[in-house]
Amino acid sequence: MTKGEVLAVPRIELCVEREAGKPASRAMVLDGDFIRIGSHQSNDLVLADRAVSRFHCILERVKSTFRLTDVGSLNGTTIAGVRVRDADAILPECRIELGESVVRIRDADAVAETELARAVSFGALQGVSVPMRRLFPVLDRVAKSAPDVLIEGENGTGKEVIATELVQRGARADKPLVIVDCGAISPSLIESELFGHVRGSFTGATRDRAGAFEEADGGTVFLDEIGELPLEMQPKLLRALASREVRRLGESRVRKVDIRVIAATNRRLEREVNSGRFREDLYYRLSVLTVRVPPLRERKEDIGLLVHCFLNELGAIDKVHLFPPEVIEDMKRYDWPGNVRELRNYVERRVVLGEGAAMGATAPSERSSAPPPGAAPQGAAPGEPAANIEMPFKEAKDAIIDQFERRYLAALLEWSNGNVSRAARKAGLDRMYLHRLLQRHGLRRAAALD
Ligand SMILES: Nc1ncnc2c1ncn2[C@@H]1O[C@H](COP(=O)(O)OP(=O)(O)OP(=O)(O)O)[C@@H](O)[C@H]1O
Repeated sequence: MTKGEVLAVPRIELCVEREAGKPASRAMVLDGDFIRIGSHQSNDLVLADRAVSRFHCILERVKSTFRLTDVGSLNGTTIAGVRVRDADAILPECRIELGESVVRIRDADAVAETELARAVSFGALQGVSVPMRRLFPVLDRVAKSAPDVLIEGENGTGKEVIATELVQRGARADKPLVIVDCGAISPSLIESELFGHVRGSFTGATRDRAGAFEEADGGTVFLDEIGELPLEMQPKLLRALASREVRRLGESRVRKVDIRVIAATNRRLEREVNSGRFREDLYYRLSVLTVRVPPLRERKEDIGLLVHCFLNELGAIDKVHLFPPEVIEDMKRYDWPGNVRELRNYVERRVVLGEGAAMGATAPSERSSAPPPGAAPQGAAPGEPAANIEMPFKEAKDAIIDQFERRYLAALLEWSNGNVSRAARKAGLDRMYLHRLLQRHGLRRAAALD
C-alpha cells in the first residue's frame, strides 16, 4: 500500500479527580479514537473503584467531538448531574461521574499524527471519508500480521468484506477460509460445526465429520456474529484459541490446528460481558487486536462513491442519472441504520423502480411477499406472476422481485449442491454478495460452510 498523507488529530486528557470517593489527581493524555473506562485492567483508563463496572463506559471520537456510551454499567454514568446512556461529551471540557469516581475530560494541547491512505479503496472496501482512509493503513498492517482479530461494527458496515480482504492480503491467502455464522447455527450443533464430530456422537451424526477449525487448517476461520455464541460454548472456544487444539465431539483424540481466527460482532461485547452473556476471559482474548468499522452515518462522504461502485457491480452504470447531486445530498441527510447494506439495497431498488423507490423503505426481501388478505390477483397470463392492484405499484413490484430472488436462489443452490462459490460463478455474482442475498432470504445456513 502506498504511503498516504499524515493527519493531525487532537489528543485528549483524562484527569481522575476522585477515585472510589477519595480525592485524586491522576492525569493521562490519550490519542486514541476509542477510550474504554472501567475497573478491569484491560481498559485504557482503569479506576480502582468497586462501584465502577468492569467495562463501564466508552468515549469514541466522532468527527470533532467525543461520544460517551455507557455500556450497561451497574451504577450508571452521569454528565452534569444527568444520567446518560449515550451522549456527546462536549469539549473543551466535560466532567463525568461514574461509581464513586469523577473524571474530567478536556482537549489536550498536543496533537497525534495518524496516517491517511491516499487510495479510496482497500480491495473491495470503498471509502473516501477520513474514518475509512484512516482505517485502510490499519487494515494493511493487520493483514500482514499473524494474531487473531476482532472486527466490531454495526450490521452492514462491511465486516465480512474486511475479513475477506484481510485474508486475501495475508500470508494465508491461498489457504482455506471457512466461515461460521455463529448466529445462524442452532446451539446444539455449534460445537460440531466448530470442532467436528465422530459417527454416533449424537442423533443424526451418521458419519465422522471435521469441523471448521480442522477444515481451515493452514488457513483462516471467520467467526461471524461471535456475540451470538452460546455461553456454554465460550470456554471451549477459549481453550481452542489458547491451545490451537481441537477435539471432535465423541472422540478423545486431540488434533493440532494451525489457523488464524477472525471474529466479527455487531454487538458491544463490553455490554455483553457486563450483563453476563459473554465471558470476560474470551472477550479479553479476542479483543487484543480490534478493528472498529464506523457506521455509515459517521462517514456520509462515502455515499457518492459507494453508489457508483454498486451501479458498476450491478452493471447499471447507465442509470447514474438516477443519482444526480441533489439525490446524493438527500441521501446524506438520511441516517442509514442498516448502513452500507441498506444503501446497496436502495441503489438496487432505485435501479429497478426508478425515482419512485423510497429511502428507508424496508428492503423487498424483508417485507412479506404474500398479498394482503382478500386481495385478488389480476391480469396474470399463464406462467406469469399475478398482478395485485390492491397493493401500491411500488410494493407490488417489490413483492414480485422478492419472490423471483427467492426462487432463483433456491434453484441455484440446488444446482450447486449448496456450494456458494460454484453458485456465484454460475450466476455471475460476487460470492460475498451472494452469501448476503442467501442470508437475507434465510437460505444461508444450508450454505454456511463451503
Ligand atoms: N466500504 C464498502 N465498500 C463496498 N461495499 C461495501 C462496503 N461496506 C459494505 N459493503 C457492502 O455492503 C454489504 C454488507 O457488507 P458486509 O456483509 O460485509 O457487512 P457486515 O458488517 O458483515 O454485516 P452483518 O453484521 O450484518 O453481517 C455487502 O454487500 C458489501 O459488499
